[in-house]
Amino acid sequence: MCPYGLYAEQLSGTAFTAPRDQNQRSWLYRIRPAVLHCPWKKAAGGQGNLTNKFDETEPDPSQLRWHPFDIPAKGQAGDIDFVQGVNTLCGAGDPKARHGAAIHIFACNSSMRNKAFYNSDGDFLIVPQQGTLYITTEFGKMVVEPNEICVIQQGIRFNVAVEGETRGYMMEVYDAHFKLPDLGPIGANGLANPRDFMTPQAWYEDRDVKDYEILSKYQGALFSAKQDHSPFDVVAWHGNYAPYKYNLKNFMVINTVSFDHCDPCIFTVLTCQSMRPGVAIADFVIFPPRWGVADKTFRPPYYHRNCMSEFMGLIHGNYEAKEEGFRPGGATLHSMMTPHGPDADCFEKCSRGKLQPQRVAEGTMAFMFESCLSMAVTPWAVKHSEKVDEEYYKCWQPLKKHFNPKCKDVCEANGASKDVLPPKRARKK
Ligand SMILES: O=C(O)Cc1cc(O)ccc1O
Ligand SMILES: [Fe+2]
Repeated sequence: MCPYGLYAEQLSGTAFTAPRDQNQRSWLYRIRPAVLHCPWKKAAGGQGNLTNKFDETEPDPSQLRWHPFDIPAKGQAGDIDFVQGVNTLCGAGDPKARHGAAIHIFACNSSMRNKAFYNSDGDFLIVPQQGTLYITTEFGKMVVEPNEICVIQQGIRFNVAVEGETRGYMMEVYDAHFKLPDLGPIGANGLANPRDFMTPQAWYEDRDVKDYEILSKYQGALFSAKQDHSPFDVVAWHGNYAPYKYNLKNFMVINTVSFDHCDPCIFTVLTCQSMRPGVAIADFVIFPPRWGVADKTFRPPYYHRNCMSEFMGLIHGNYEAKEEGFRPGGATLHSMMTPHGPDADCFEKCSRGKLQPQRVAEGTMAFMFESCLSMAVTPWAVKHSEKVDEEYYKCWQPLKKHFNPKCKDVCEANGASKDVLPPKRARKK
């Protein structure tokens, strides 16, 4: 027996035999071991729209945009807590093979009461958009507000309390854990710095409860087991497998100070890598307030087609490439090789005018989950037809043809300042 009569319990986050520099495990010193619960049963009342079935809708490569997702109002929907309020929007792969990812929207109005949840299938990266999350985990407590994010890894039991109507986004990865991207020539500092990630201190309660419910998402389905005490009875812990939170305001933005548009990977906060070098199951990328200084450059995102899937959400404000239509609490999905880029308004506005140093994205925070997986949307994602923005494609339709083979400086001819014209290239003799 351990000091104070505690049980010792290991939580493994990597295979016992994972190389030392990747090995993750923690030791929990607790009042009772986690095994002290009744048998698992399929959770009563179904699982809402939490799923890992990614073959239930017909494939559709269209650019997709969702209006802000509804938050259940207490009066109409009754009490909906965090677990009951999770709806899967899209995903790919299979937790049984430990390969894939899912993107969920959570929207709730009540705290989880005498209930804890854990994910047997993978890790959650949680991005609150409205309302603060008061999270109790086996490792201690975390308060996570909009503009902060947290990661709760596979197996860690947690409870979410909220103050009112609460909404956010959640990226689930089956393959591996999130980590900081390497910095290469950037050097030892920059992007998200390790010192800004906060891990909870042990917190425990010695509380007997008649029917405490433990919920586990296992192979995509929700299971419930009862026990007669709170699972938050870990008095002390040590190790390197623990949940953490991060405030996005601490992100040190790197960008060009000369010309051209850097790819958005320069804004990567965390990455979950696949087995292919440099290829992410999920990159969590943010578009923070920053200075835009690029000369002779169209500064907003370029028009592009990507071999990765791009899901975007908005925490607050707006997104420079689409000032209208993409709203906080809503989302977009630009699937593999589906063309996208700034809407017509953005193109016209940013192709003219003087390129002075300028604050970009002030008072806003958009983010992207970028994945090498080809995401399928769930029936829930398309069922809410009033949430799918059927008009989305129209934001590009006014894009005009500007080509004029007789006039090289079309912008100038149209009255734009010289500063926005592309640099004159040296002619080959
Ligand atoms: O599509 C988007 O809006 C995200 C994005 C931003 C950017 O600056 C470059 C590429 C990219 O995919
Ligand atoms: Fe993109």
